Amino acid sequence: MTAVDPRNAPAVEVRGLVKDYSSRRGSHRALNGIDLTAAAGEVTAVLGPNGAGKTTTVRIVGTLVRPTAGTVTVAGVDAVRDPRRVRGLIGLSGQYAAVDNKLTGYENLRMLARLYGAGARDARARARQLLERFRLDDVGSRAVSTYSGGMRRRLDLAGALVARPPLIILDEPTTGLDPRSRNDMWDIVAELKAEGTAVLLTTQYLEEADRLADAIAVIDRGVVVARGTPTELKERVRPPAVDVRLRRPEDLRLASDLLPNMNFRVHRTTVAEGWFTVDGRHGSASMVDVLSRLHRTGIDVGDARINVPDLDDVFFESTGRSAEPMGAVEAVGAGEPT
Ligand SMILES: Nc1ncnc2c1ncn2[C@@H]1O[C@H](COP(=O)(O)OP(=O)(O)OP(=O)(O)O)[C@@H](O)[C@H]1O
Repeated sequence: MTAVDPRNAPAVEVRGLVKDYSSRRGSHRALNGIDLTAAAGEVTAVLGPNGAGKTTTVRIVGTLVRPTAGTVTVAGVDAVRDPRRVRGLIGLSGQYAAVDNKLTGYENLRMLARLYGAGARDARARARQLLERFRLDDVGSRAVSTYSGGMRRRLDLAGALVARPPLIILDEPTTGLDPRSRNDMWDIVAELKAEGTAVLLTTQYLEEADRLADAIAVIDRGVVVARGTPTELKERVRPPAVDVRLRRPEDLRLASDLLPNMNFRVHRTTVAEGWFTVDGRHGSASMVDVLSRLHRTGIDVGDARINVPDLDDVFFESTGRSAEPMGAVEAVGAGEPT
């Protein structure tokens, strides 16, 4: 067998991952055949509702939990057969925080650096460097027990980076953080990516996945129900639409006659305000087209916007759980769906 060159292997490759948890009440299948790839130098987000299997998946990749079946490689190294080697390739941060509350932030990082084999001087230097990088230098000499949630999370992540691993695993890095700490965390993830570190993170926040991820896997009930880049996932839900509000709602019928073959539709809830929707697969070009046709006919437009599906739509589409039911859509006029 030829050895895999770690430089060419994906940061993470998971195939057919199954995990059964047993209890006195019987066995529970938490993962039911997960396939997942995280490319080197990219941020990959595992998104899903509570209990979907996100933590179990990344814990298996992090060699903290053994799978029931399936294969996991990290940079080409088998995580089930060779967990020690894999541990040297990853930094883990999240719900399994290994920070000692009685020690100061500086002492925690210095200790970790020593554990990873750094000499006393290098360990001190690395600890100071990380405190500065994570904007913890002011509080580095305080016991961690006095830290806020955001500081603690940053220290935990700093600890995961002590050994400069090529892959960082972040389990729900911003759950419970205030908006400012969340933004700090997002900046740090973006910096890690810019430095070429692969990041595998779990999140329940659609905005977080949208903002940070190059690739997203949506997990529900132990299976991947959707995967792709944020843009691909959104485009798969439906093409963009153009929403327009006419100043005179009574112009709707005229507008509908003017825009054939554009799947003209109005919402029952907003028809009285003059809103209508047409397909907008060409984005701004579709919008310009619609507005100029209305303008030429003397129909006054009050408002117009391109309506692109967001990750909420992706999530609800792929997990089968819908948001607030939308007002029923009814067609007026002659517009035929394209
Ligand atoms: N140690 C365990 N023993 C038994 N069942 C477990 C254990 N850990 C997780 N589970 C179960 O496995 C399923 C997946 O859990 P997991 O923590 O991976 O989900 P999650 O997507 O990370 O959820 P959350 O967003 O709530 O953290 C859940 O039904 C959970 O109750």
